[in-house]
Amino acid sequence: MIVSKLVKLSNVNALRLGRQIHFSSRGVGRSVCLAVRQLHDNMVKKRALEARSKLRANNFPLCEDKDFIPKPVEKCPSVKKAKCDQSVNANVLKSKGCDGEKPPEPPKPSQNDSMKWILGALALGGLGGLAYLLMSGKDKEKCSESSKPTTARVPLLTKDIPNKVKYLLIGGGTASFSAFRAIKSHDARAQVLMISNELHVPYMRPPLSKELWFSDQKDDDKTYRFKQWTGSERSLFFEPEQFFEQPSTLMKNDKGGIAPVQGYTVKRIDSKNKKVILKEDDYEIEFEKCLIATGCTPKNLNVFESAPSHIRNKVMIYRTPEDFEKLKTIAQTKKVVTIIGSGFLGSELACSLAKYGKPYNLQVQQMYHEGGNLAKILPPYLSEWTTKKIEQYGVDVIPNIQVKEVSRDHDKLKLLLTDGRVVITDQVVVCAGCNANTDLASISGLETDGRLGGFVVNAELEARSDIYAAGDAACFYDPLLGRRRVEHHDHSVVSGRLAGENMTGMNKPYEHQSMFWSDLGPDIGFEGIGLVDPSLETVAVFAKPSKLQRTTSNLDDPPAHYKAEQKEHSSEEKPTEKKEEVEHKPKTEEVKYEKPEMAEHKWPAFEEDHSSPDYGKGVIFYMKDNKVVGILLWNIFNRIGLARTIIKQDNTYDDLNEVAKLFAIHS
Ligand SMILES: Cc1cc2nc3c(=O)[nH]c(=O)nc-3n(C[C@H](O)[C@H](O)[C@H](O)COP(=O)(O)OP(=O)(O)OC[C@H]3O[C@@H](n4cnc5c(N)ncnc54)[C@H](O)[C@@H]3O)c2cc1C
Repeated sequence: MIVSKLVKLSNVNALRLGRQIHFSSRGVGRSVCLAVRQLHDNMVKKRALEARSKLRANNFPLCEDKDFIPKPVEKCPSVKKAKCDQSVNANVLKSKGCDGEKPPEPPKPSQNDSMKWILGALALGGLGGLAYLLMSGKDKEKCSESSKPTTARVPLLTKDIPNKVKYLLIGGGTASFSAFRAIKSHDARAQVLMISNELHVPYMRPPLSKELWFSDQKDDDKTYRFKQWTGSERSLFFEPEQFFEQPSTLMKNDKGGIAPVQGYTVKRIDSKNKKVILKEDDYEIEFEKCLIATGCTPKNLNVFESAPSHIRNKVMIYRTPEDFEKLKTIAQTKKVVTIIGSGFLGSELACSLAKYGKPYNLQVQQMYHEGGNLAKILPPYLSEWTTKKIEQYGVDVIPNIQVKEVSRDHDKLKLLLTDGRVVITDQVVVCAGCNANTDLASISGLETDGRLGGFVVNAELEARSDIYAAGDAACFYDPLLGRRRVEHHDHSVVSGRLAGENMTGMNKPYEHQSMFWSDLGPDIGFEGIGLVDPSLETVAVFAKPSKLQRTTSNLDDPPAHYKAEQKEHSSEEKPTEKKEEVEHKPKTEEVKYEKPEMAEHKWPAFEEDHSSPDYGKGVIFYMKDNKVVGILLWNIFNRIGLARTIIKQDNTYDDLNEVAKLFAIHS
């Protein structure tokens, strides 16, 4: 009791004393400050270091301050990343306060520790003690200044970034990481520098709209763990923090590795002198080979972008773990979320939110100007059927409209729709597609595609000599299907890998067709490959719904997959493995196809009940000049290799029923 009173009293007095000295020292002048600082350095450092190691031993998070003053980081949230432990994932930091959010309570030092502190301070006595208190006062001032949101870059200063590397990757996403793995497979000691304007090590995005919403991870677990379709768990991050090199040590490691530079933007590539220039301070990095994998940025809608901030702050786009965190909190605390967009992201998010929000009585709306969900991918009848399914999952779907006007209605938004309807909502999530990130193109003398967007590259994914592009940001030449730009996870894996291989000198063309997939609740999962575009002629073959493999029947079951392609050419390949392009050939592939004539019957091909269609399971062929240019496997998994082969054969077919049977749709 007496001890605790003494501790309290001493604390109060110490603080007061500290403040007085701090204020009075302002008038005394710089020399006195320096003298005090010198004393502090000499007398306090040792004790401070002792205290620091004790606090560290108790897992008490501390700033890595050059003054050696132990300082709990929670006092100074926005300095955490900048001044604190640089190895910590920015992700963790953001969620703990660097983004202006309230940080969670850190573990409190025990009273025992406090007592030791006070006794330590008293024991120092005289000027040393005063200096210590003075410096504590300085720390406080420093903290309040920097509690504004600040960047949390790694490394803090550009001088710690190597200024010359063999391999330089622009962008810290899937395509970049896949390129790194390919480079490492063919150049085992490669030192690879990756520059990303995100504050994360590389991670995958697909679970952000699916699996993560069904994960039972705790809110403060920032590894973003989720269950894969196999039942095993994994993190959103391709590799843990420890896997990566620090930029400052990359060039010293003769075994090579990858060093992510986080929170920096490349503003220009000087392709003649082979160097990139950073936006932050014009820092220059020379390269031998460079990859542009800058991904894309979600579009917003003009009606929201031109609105005042009190409206804009209730409208969000969705692409990052921070967006997931934000939307999760909204789903738990608000009444209505409105998703705008009929595509993959909008539809997946609507289904996931409908399930996740059920216990919170969340109402989920999805609205769009198309006639049905996934109308830009599915033939109209299937889009209509899918829309009904999504409604059954609990989503209020409003097709064929646009938002005409938006205004604030107390703490909600009021949306006036083009059909005259008024909708009240707490939050709008715009899922209206993406624009390729090509900001650095024109200033760098790189060509972009006016129609498709993205950096124009050839079949070897090269834009200029030694400069490659991959992933969402690349508009590439597919020798089989023509010029394309693809915004899918597997494409970023496949094209990143190809670019990485070519950066090591392999000079391979784009031949391996990438696939994509989507999951919408428990009843719909599909995989596609090639040109999947409903404006093309389509032929579909469906099996009886009773043959559905999927046994789940309600949204309480987790969504089905992270499926075939992960097995087929997993993005999880380890960098040290010597790797080849593996053509995965299902047994059925041996079958030869004949006769260059089109199948007579278009959908519904067979076994179809017109009065009550149920497209449980089937194959949809997308045709161009009587050839199959795209295939969608509806609730059929692990057959994408066969689909790839059919497209690659570039044949015409007499009877697509027979081709469909190869996919074992009746098994
Ligand atoms: C929520 C969500 C769910 C998805 N689900 C699926 C799915 O189920 N199936 C599927 O096939 N696909 C899905 N996708 C699409 C897939 O995730 C993308 O196609 C893929 O992430 C693209 O990878 P990338 O490396 O090209 O781009 P990104 O992953 O976007 O990475 C690009 C990186 O470059 C950085 N960058 C940009 N410009 C610069 C610059 N000038 N300097 C430095 N850094 C820069 C960006 O900040 C970003 O970190 C989904 C996407 C989202 C958002």
